Amino acid sequence: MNAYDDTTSTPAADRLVGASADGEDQAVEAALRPKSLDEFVGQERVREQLDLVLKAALARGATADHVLLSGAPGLGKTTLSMIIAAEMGAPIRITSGPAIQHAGDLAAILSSLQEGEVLFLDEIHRMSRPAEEMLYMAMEDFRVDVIVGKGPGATAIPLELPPFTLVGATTRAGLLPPPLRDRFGFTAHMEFYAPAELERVIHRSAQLLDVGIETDGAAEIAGRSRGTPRIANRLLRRVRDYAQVKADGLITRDIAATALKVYEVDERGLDRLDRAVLGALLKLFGGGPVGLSTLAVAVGEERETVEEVAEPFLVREGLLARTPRGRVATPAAWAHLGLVPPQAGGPGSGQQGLFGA
Ligand SMILES: Nc1ncnc2c1ncn2[C@@H]1O[C@H](COP(=O)(O)OP(=O)(O)OP(=O)(O)O)[C@@H](O)[C@H]1O
Repeated sequence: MNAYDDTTSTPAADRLVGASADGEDQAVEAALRPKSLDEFVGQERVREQLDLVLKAALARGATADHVLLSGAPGLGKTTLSMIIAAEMGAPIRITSGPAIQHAGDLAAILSSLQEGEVLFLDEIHRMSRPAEEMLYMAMEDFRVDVIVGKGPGATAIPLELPPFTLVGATTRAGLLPPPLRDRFGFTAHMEFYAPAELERVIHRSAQLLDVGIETDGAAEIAGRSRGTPRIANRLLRRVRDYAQVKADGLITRDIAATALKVYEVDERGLDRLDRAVLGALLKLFGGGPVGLSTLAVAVGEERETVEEVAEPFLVREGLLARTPRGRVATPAAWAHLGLVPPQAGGPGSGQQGLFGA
């Protein structure tokens, strides 16, 4: 039986392997953020291209082109926007799409920018339509039309803006309307990090946190960090706690592996919820296909939780496939949970298609 075997599930919130920032993350992330492109680990192509864009702008004495960063949460979009400002020697203003519900909110921010300032707009795909339309003109002409009055008497008063650099961040580049996407001079897609890159992130953070860590210890944490620096830093902090309480503070491979077993994060980075979904799919439904709703009921979670919280990583890891007939486990899923798939034509194989959506 597998050491993590358990089909009871965990609420989706408070996941140690969740990619969104929790309160503790926000408090320590500022201290762990790389401050320059040289310090920023991985994303070689993005770094190289961005370096050229920024150096060329500096050489021309111009404001850098607008930059769009896309990629999953926790991969370093906010960090990169701060680096852009630092490399340009410019101040930065940080806001987000959901915070800008009215065009007036955006006009107030834009009109108070200094020349060359970086405006970081997180979750840019969640901005309201009127604000988005105002942004088009601001990005292209450094001008906005402020509408005064209502109805037939309304007038547009043009307002000149100082040149600025917009850095937009989105987890869903496909949701951006093409006219907005086209106004960015440079677009970068951030990829998940390779384990070796995460090891470097972990060593760097351990040094900043003044924690002793062996190479094998960092590798053990990196392998469970789901390709995401934010998760790597969070697991490092939890392993540090364990090392301080149960040992002499040094993080070795054994300490890291034992600590993460306590926190129920397995060798591949799956937590209790992921394993509950996978376990139900294999043990109750013979590996599928099974409908999403049925699977969600089986693990006692909402449909959305299974679909949006657990499945993306399971799919990315090649453990689960979403097919038109339902969710199906891959051979790797059986192997990962230490189970043997039913023989073709044997018991269990006749279950195909029995379980509805
Ligand atoms: N390339 C990197 N090198 C070192 N540390 C990194 C790197 N990328 C991210 N981090 C660390 O990971 C944490 C999360 O990064 P950041 O907040 O920039 O992610 P994000 O993509 O903006 O996430 P979100 O989409 O949730 O806002 C930070 O503490 C940062 O220090």
